[in-house]
Formats: sequence, structure tokens, C-alpha cells
Amino acid sequence: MAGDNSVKVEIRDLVKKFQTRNGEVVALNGVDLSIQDKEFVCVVGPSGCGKSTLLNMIGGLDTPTSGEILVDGKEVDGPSPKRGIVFQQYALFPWLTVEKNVQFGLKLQGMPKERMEQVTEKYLRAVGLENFAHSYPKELSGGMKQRVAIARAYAVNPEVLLMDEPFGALDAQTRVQLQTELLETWEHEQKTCFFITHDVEEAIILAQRVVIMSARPGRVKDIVDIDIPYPRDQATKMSPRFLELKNDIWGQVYEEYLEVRK
Ligand SMILES: Nc1ncnc2c1ncn2[C@@H]1O[C@H](COP(=O)(O)OP(=O)(O)OP(=O)(O)O)[C@@H](O)[C@H]1O
Repeated sequence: MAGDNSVKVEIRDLVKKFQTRNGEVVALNGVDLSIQDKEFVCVVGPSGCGKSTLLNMIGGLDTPTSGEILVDGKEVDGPSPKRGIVFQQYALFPWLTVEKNVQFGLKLQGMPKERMEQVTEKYLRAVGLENFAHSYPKELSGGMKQRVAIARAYAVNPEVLLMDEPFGALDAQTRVQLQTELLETWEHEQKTCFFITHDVEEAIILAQRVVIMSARPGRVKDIVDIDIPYPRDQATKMSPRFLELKNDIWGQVYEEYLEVRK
């Protein structure tokens, strides 16, 4: 289950500055991080510490001011189907059915129709939406829409899955359900996952390592190994080790939150 010790994503001395009307904003200032192949990493940190900025740059949606991001040893120079992204707000095409949403990236890849239908069926089944293939996004609940976004990301078979608070807008029960499903899929598909969340419990349930970022300008403050075996479930949250890790991570995030408020 753990990464196989080959580095998938290497981030070196990454700096990102934005020029705004009110002057320069240093979002990230010297981020170093190595993510192993097939590893599940969660990132936590106070609001505005640059988590989304970091994810967008790994995804190739934005460029660093200085420093490097290497995927498989090659510098990221734009988006790639090898890196799938799931955002907090479902980002589905409202005019397309669930099935057509999932097939969007497959069409761009020129996948033959029959194969595309098999892939769509497989992933809609994986997220429990096989009976909603012909529904439109507006007919689905928030949790169902996010399931479609996850199925769509998995369908193109990315090597790295970048998830920016994908469950942030969901109610607690749906969130727990989707966490469980995501872990199950990760166990089968073994992708490298980079997952941003504000929820420390969510980070501990999902990740092999939790990266804690400092207040803006963001840097890596600490990396905590989550030495709780998989499969993890809701009962895991009652274990003494879980509570110990939660206290540690929560305490560190809170310190940074207080920095923001200064
Ligand atoms: N396009 C942009 N132009 C100017 N400033 C930006 C831009 N994108 C992000 N920033 C600034 O960079 C900093 C980091 O933003 P980012 O969204 O990455 O933080 P975050 O940690 O993801 O926050 P949150 O947890 O609230 O989502 C913030 O101060 C933000 O205002």
C-alpha cells in the first residue's frame, strides 16, 4: 500500500508571487516536498497559505515564480491527462449528462466509443451512480455531483490525482461516505494522491503523510507520518493513536492560524 520509494513529484524551493493592485503577494516561499509514487498525501494549513496555488502549479494550471516542480523527473510545463484534478465545486458541464461528463476527457483522448462506454460504466459503478448515467448535473445532490467529478477524474486514468478540498462543500455523512469510497478506489487503482483539506480528521483518515503548511508565505512546516494501518474507518477515529496525531496536527495548524490573525 505504501509508496514504492520512487519519487513521483518533486518540488524544490518553489516560490510563487502574485502581482496585485495592492502590490506583491508572496503566496509560497521556498516549498520543498517529495511525493512518492502511489503515495496518499494530504495538505493542511491555514486559509491563504498557498495550498491551492501549490496544487494548481503541480497541475500545470499556473507557473512558479522560481523553483521547480518535477513529475517523473520532468519539469511541469502545462496541464496533462497524467494529472487529474478534482475541485471543491464540482466543475461539471451542466449541459452534458453524467455519462457525457465522465466521457469528456476520454473523447479528447480519441478513445473508441465502445471502450469509452466500458470505462464510463466501470467508474460510474465505482461511485455508485450507474443508474444516473443519463441524468443532468442539476438533477443530482452535491454528493452525487462530486462523485461524478471523481469518476471523471479517474476515467482518464491519471497517474497523479490532485484534489482541492473535494469534499469541503458536503454534509458530514456524505463526506464520510466519499472518504471511504475514495480510499477503496485508491487501494484498487494505486494512484498518487495529493489532497487538500481543512479537516484534520479527514487528512488523518486518508493520508499516509500529512503535510502541514505555515501561514503565508506558505512553506512546509512539518510532515507527519500517519502510522495507522489501512483499512481505516470511522472506528479508527476512536483509537488513541488517531487522537494523538489529531492533537499534534491540530495544534500545529492552530499555531499558524494564530500567525495569520496577528
Ligand atoms: N490569481 C491570484 N492573484 C493574486 N493573488 C492570488 C491569486 N491566487 C492566490 N492569490 C493569493 O495567494 C495566497 C494563497 O492563496 P491560495 O488560494 O493558494 O491559499 P489556500 O491555502 O488554498 O487558501 P484556502 O484554504 O482559503 O483555500 C492568498 O493570499 C491569495 O490571496
